[in-house]
Amino acid sequence: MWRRVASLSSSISSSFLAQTASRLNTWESLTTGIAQQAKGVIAPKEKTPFITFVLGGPGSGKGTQCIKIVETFGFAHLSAGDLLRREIASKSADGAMILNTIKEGKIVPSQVTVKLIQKEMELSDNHKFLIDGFPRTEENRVSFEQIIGVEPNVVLFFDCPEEEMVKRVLNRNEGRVDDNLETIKKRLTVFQALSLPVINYYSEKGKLYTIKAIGTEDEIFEQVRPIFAAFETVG
Ligand SMILES: Nc1ncnc2c1ncn2[C@@H]1O[C@H](COP(=O)(O)OP(=O)(O)OP(=O)(O)O)[C@@H](O)[C@H]1O
Ligand SMILES: O=c1ccn([C@@H]2O[C@H](COP(=O)(O)O)[C@@H](O)[C@H]2O)c(=O)[nH]1
Ligand SMILES: [Mg+2]
Repeated sequence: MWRRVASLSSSISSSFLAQTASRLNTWESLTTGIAQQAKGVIAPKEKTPFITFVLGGPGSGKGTQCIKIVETFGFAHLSAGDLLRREIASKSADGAMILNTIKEGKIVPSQVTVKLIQKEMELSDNHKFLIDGFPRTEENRVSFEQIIGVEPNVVLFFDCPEEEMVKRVLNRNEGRVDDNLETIKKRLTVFQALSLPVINYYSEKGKLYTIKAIGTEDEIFEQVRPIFAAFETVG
């Protein structure tokens, strides 16, 4: 598990802890913080996280390509939409609100989604994360940075024509409450208005990799593969 409860030796000096803490820049925010490490409650993870945000409109093929990335490069796949659907299925306190939001094609409050992502990251043994379908708004993005305390290494954008996205979603046949024409239209509007600014933000930061998301699944993956292969070579 990413966040293991362990008993750090009480004999560790405070200066050692301070040095260690300053080196563990990113992981600490994901745990409950340096303060708890210093109290000897939480053992830090060994590896720096490698975070990829996977963005694109509804039906652009994010989930499909994430499966291939997992198989080829060994990432942990965290789909924000799947985590929210799991909350609905588990009848949690937020379940009804999440269901209504998804039916309307709107965006669930950032705190709810970030909390679910944070929990999954903490439970994972992996340090390489594909965060699929998040952040969807600038507010999502800022909230992730504030709560998790890290920025993505890579942002993938699956750029797909609207008519192709609509066709794929209507053919998906997985029983999703939002796979109908009325909701898709709303999701496309939300994507243009709220998600494109996030994509532009990462483009300006030089972190964005745009994939032309038309063609076969394998053809699209051949655009994705070199991006991660390059990072593997680096280290
Ligand atoms: N290259 C492709 N060509 C044709 N169909 C595809 C392609 N890639 C994925 N699909 C199909 O399109 C549908 C949507 O794909 P997927 O679920 O991966 O999209 P998504 O971006 O995750 O969508 P959402 O945001 O709604 O979750 C699925 O039925 C999938 O099998
Ligand atoms: O960060 C997120 C991710 C998703 N949602 C809501 O869920 C649906 C479906 O998401 P998919 O990624 O397409 O599975 C989306 O339309 C939103 O309503 C969200 O609010 N925040
Ligand atoms: Mg998906």
